[in-house]
Amino acid sequence: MSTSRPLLGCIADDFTGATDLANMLVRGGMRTVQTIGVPAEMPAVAADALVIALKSRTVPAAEAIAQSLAALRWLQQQGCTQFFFKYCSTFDSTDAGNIGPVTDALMKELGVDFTIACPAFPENGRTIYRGYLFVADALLNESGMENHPLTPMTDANLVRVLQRQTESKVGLVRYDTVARGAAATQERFTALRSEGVKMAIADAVSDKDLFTLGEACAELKLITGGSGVALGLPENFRRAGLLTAVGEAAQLPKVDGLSVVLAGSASKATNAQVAEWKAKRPAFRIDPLALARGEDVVAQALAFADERIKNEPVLIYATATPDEVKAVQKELGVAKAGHLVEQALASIAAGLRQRGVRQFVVAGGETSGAVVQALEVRALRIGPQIDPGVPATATLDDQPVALALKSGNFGSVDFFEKALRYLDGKTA
Ligand SMILES: Nc1ncnc2c1ncn2[C@@H]1O[C@H](COP(=O)(O)OP(=O)(O)O)[C@@H](O)[C@H]1O
Ligand SMILES: O=C(O)[C@@H](O)C(=O)COP(=O)(O)O
Repeated sequence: MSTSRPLLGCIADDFTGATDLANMLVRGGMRTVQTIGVPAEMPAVAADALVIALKSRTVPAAEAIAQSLAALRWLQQQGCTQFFFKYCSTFDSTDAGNIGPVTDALMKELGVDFTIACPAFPENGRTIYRGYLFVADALLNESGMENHPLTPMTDANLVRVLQRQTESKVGLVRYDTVARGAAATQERFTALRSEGVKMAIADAVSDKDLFTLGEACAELKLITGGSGVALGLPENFRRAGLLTAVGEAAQLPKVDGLSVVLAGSASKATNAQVAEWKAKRPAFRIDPLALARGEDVVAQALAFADERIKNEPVLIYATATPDEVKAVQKELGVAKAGHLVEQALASIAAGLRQRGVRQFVVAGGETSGAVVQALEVRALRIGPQIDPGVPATATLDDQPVALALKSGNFGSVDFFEKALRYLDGKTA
């Protein structure tokens, strides 16, 4: 039986996370469309999976819940039968949320009493063992994520982290259980349920574990996690005879125009990528303190771009070291600093579009949210993968814009150059 209705409905708490998940589902053979926020109408493209990108990771919990429930209801109206709440593979959140509160709200709305929480993404170095999240060889709280500007992660024990965000009982599906396969994992789900556990952190150290978890979750109405746990989901639909069309990365339209890189992430990876670019190409630094003083930094950045962009792409960045970010935050406050930088990059993106830029590489999840909103993007077609977790995309409209939305911590050191090649239609 083939279906023209979407099967899997996904809610992502940020924009780079949404493209990461969409990329994973496309690789698994699901035709996937990503929308920016809850769309007014269903995009006119066949899709097995829909991914709604929200910017709800760092907003107050009540707002994140309201946005997520609106997304869930829209996905239900489209006919989706299983739902996925996507958050960061480094579990980015604060003690106030939003992973716990949003999961609670989605469970209540769906009338379910159990789900898993699994941010593991081994291909990008995120593994979970006995509830502890590792980033490559370091525990989460020693990985650089303890310095994140908005969601510093200072505890690697995810059972503890999630328990601080919810009154629901949090449990653990340990690695030795997952290693015994899908049936053993489902038995553990049942046992945890009988103990009153509503959310279980699930260990996973390899893609094999993620395929096992995916299979074990076939009957769960709600799954929560990073993009990794979505690895095993397409096979469930295929096994049930619901996925007959062959999904593949979309052939993106040829998007001609000027190109730019915008970086608002202060992660270790983005710092290295900015340094690599600056050694060869023009770059303009945004100083948050100058923004706070009311200087017209947006006009300065656009003037810098105007002089160069017809000859070569430029980078405009706020990326800074942890000490520099802390100094700015001390002066301005965390939220104000983040907001000023995001709004500046968003205004610069809008100005650059007016100047003929059609290829945008953006680094940072919150930053991508602000930029994509300023560009009034409504939906994205998912193209080939540039680096694990980051596909090339193009807007689904008559005059497409090509976008690569890069999670702060993803991508090789030469990611910016590589992404520009992909957005230009090359894949090497
Ligand atoms: N130099 C800086 N000082 C203070 N805040 C900054 C600076 N550079 C970036 N930021 C803010 O840090 C946050 C980074 O978040 P995000 O864009 O999601 O990146 P990541 O993907 O690394 O999490 C944004 O709100 C951004 O505006
Ligand atoms: O799961 C991940 O790591 C990413 O998909 C993600 O959510 C990225 O968030 P940012 O690091 O804030 O870009």
